[in-house]
Amino acid sequence: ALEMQLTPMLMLLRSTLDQLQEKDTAHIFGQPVCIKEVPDYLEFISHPMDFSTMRSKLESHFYRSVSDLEADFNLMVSNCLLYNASDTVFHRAALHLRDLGGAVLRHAQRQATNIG
Ligand SMILES: CCOC(=O)c1ccc2c(c1)NC(=O)[C@@H](C)N2
Repeated sequence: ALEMQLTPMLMLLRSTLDQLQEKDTAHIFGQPVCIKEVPDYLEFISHPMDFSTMRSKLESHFYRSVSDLEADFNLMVSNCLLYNASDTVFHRAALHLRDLGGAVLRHAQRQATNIG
């Protein structure tokens, strides 16, 4: 039945999101960028993204594939690379997360093909 087919994908997406967030050891991607702390952020970034928002979207069934999750992960990394100068800790952390996340996502994509 459909619900049986959807459940494995939800489980895979949760596991993948957990693995991606584990790579954020500085915990700078866990919550939306605070506009009170960074008042000009939305002048540069039109679509903010963070792991807590991704988790809400996942549980609301916005993601139907690993690619859907990957798109928001890439958006989150790209926002950080765009807003933060290249000589900042934030920019360097985004480059590192992009590299570590790529391996996680490639493995998840292979597992997704085994689901059906
Ligand atoms: C309490 C002050 O926090 C921040 O200024 C801050 C906190 C977290 C941030 C961030 C800024 N900028 C970013 O681009 C994303 C990746 N993370």
